[in-house]
Amino acid sequence: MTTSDTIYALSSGSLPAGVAIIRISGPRSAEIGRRLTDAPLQPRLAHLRSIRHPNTAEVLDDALVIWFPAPRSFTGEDVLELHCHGGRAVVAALFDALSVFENVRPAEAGEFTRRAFDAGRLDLTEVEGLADLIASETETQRRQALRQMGGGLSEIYDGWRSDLLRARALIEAELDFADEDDVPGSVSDVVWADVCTLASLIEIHLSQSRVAERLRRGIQIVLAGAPNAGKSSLMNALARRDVAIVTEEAGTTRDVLEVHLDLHGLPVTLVDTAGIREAEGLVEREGIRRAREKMRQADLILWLMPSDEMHSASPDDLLNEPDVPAVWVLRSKSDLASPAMTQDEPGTVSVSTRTHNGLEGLIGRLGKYAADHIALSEDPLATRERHRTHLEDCLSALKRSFDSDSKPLELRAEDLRLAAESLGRISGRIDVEDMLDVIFGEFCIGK
Ligand SMILES: Nc1nc2c(ncn2[C@@H]2O[C@H](COP(=O)(O)OP(=O)(O)OP(=O)(O)O)[C@@H](O)[C@H]2O)c(=O)[nH]1
Ligand SMILES: [K+]
Ligand SMILES: [Mg+2]
Repeated sequence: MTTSDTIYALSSGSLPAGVAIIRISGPRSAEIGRRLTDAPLQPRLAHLRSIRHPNTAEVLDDALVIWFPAPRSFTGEDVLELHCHGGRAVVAALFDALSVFENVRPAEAGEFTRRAFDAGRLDLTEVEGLADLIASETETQRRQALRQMGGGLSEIYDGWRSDLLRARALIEAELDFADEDDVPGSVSDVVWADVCTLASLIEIHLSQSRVAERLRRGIQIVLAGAPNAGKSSLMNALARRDVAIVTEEAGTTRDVLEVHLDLHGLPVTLVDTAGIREAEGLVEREGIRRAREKMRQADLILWLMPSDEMHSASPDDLLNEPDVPAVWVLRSKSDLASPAMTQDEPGTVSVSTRTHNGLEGLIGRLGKYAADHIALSEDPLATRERHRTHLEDCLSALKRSFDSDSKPLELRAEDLRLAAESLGRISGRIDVEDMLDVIFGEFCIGK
């Protein structure tokens, strides 16, 4: 496999569909365009053409054909797009026609985007923004991803990076011209003050990044409690469909089940888990282990306690762990509550999936929780752990550089260089070869 290969893939969704888009990128795209269609193609205009098999000349489909000569294409290479009818046999016939050409092969997942990156059409944060945009499920995720794809994040980091490179150049100029026993003069005082300001900007940026990461992956809300507490029933009620199996048998749920909800444009992942108890069976024990793991990773745990049980399991054992997520206690099966128990303890919420009592109120509270924990920022924010790691490296190099006046100026300038390098890694301007497979592996084939 080489990058001089021409690649092709179905870039639109699953078949059958009204229209299917086959994208072809690489040096043989022009020739393919000539041989599949018989008249010349104008750049970036849609042409309605019969597509013929290059060997038999049989007409395979009538399609819209668009020709994007390099470098003005998504990948920066010659790109041909065939918008054909979305039948499985149509696409299979066109793929068969393409396989006739030498050095033309199906694309791997993310390979078009990888080529766009290699050609400098997108930097890494823009690539990640594109992956997030394709994966986005809610309005707020779409907005955040689009901003990142448009280069909003790289712009900030590139600006900081050039500030640091300039600071370093000033320090080095001072080193070149100063006498050995010269005390660093006024130029470097200004430089260090600027570096200090930048460090606090980065600190603020980092402190906001958790919120943006949460928006990217969605708020994790885990339903937990004893077996038969009504977790799966609540999951189905909130998702408004039959996601989880519900039976009267304690220990029904073993696997972790997840559904994605859109609460007023905010992404929430709702997780149903196995009921927590001392279980005998191997399968159930594994289910409970997974349930506990999900609880630890949650942003919010909804702990269900059935209203018809006086002494039901409480989440107290969870609260002994350090770093516990927020826990809301829900009185489930409120339709079964005896009159003596109906007065709610303060802070608890009662719901019934039978009568739907309390459900709207719960949805409202969850929506408010999501809104409080996903602040929408107009400024681009770091959205991934990868960004945070490099920003933290940058910050510690900056702190090393100005923490000690006694350190030789050469070493302090070197710290500035390292800090700038960490920022360069975020947008991929500085060697990141080791991470590329991970980042591009996120894409589907055809992107
Ligand atoms: N009366 C009443 N019964 C309910 C309600 N919610 C659930 N149930 C019943 O309680 C039983 C257990 O419900 P599930 O949703 O399977 O409970 P679970 O917590 O997921 O149980 P496990 O997966 O076994 O841990 C079923 O028979 C449900 O029909 C409710 O609001 N009111
Ligand atoms: K059950
Ligand atoms: Mg269940």
